[in-house]
Amino acid sequence: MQTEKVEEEEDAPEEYVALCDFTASGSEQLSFITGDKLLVHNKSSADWWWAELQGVIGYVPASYLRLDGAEEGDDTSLEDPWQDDEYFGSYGTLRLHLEMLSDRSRTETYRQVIVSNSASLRDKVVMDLGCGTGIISMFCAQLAKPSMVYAVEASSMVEHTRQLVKQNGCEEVVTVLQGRAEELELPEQVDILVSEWMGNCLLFEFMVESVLLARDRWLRDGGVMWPSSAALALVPCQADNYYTEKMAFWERPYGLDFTPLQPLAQQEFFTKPKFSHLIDPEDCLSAPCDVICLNMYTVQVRDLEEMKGEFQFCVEKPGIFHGFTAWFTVQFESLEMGGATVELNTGPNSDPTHWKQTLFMLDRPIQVYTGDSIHGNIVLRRNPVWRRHMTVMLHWNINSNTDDCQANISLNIHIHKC
Ligand SMILES: N=C(N)NCC[C@H]1O[C@@H](n2cnc3c(N)ncnc32)[C@H](O)[C@@H]1O
Repeated sequence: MQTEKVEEEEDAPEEYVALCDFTASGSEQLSFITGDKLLVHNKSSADWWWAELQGVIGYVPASYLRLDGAEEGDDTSLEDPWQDDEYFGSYGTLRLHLEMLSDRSRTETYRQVIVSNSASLRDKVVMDLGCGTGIISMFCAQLAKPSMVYAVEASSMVEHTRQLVKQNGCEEVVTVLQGRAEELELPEQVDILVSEWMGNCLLFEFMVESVLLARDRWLRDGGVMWPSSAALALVPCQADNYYTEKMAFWERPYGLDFTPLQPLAQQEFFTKPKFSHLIDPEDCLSAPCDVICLNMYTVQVRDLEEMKGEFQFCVEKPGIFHGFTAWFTVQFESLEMGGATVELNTGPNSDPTHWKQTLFMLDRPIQVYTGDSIHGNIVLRRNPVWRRHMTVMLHWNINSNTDDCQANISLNIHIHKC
């Protein structure tokens, strides 16, 4: 591409270096690999910049880049890749705790786990990792008779947690400790490590890393993890309302043709997940499948860097394939041999939760028919810079045996950063 000399002096583009690989999804994005030097011409938004690499121009994710020549230490934003000040700051106020406590499906599930294991909890030592207001710890103290519950909380909420434990007569059993669980010193190993660590798309926030580090350090051999396992579920779906709201809108607003804005709408709205999606079961085009499964006893922190899953969906009814919807389930094994496993399911056929579901939109909808096969794989890649973030890549193909389908849809790659 010729970059002709411009008349007036523009802001000279800044040179940035790529901190990790990025694969474009769509012609308006620019792929690069770690170490590439990109010229940033326009920081069009906080997340996406207009940049040039070897004469090719496109959108790039800003969080993957660092100003060239800035050493790791110089860049203050990289001093806090866990963004802990912001993260634990957000849990120091009531807003998120009210949201979690108001989620009856979530909170009642943890209560049911304690009640159904109350006999086996007798005289056990429990750690409640990321206890927040201490609700799970107080369930343990009120509904069972453990010998000790270490309620661990890193945010400033902890001072209120101590008050709540005392207010509810649990101070004999519950010891509240402030700090990151993986850095704390406990006086003893624990028999049960219970935690409500799940984020959007199961892993966002990556609090799970803290749970695994605490497991390796404080859970005694033969101890129990609650949740014991977790799974990310995926389903191809229709999302006509969302598509109409964000894309079809530009076709004829107030009698005018705004379709030239549709590529921008695609870039701005459909290249990142919609976390607050509530999918109607009727919009599922097939049965869901678990694409990523975590065994909380064996999964390692290093496994979290990149998790892959295959999928094969058989379309059960004709419809418009707008995207994929993801949610998670977690399982709590019984402390008694052969006892019933308790499950928290955040999917469309269960009671709604504050996590809702996550919608990944395709860059263009596709008509599908009963019997079509949508198969491919999903890759969750943890952001090498921002440790609480990840990128989700979906590759899929459609094999259709309907006569009027011209050819199988080519390989489609979607990248969503969240
Ligand atoms: N997605 C969620 N369930 N978030 C709940 C997170 C709760 O655990 C707390 N928390 C998260 N990570 C940690 C950690 N490593 N150590 C202690 N508390 C933590 C956080 O302050 C909040 O109260």
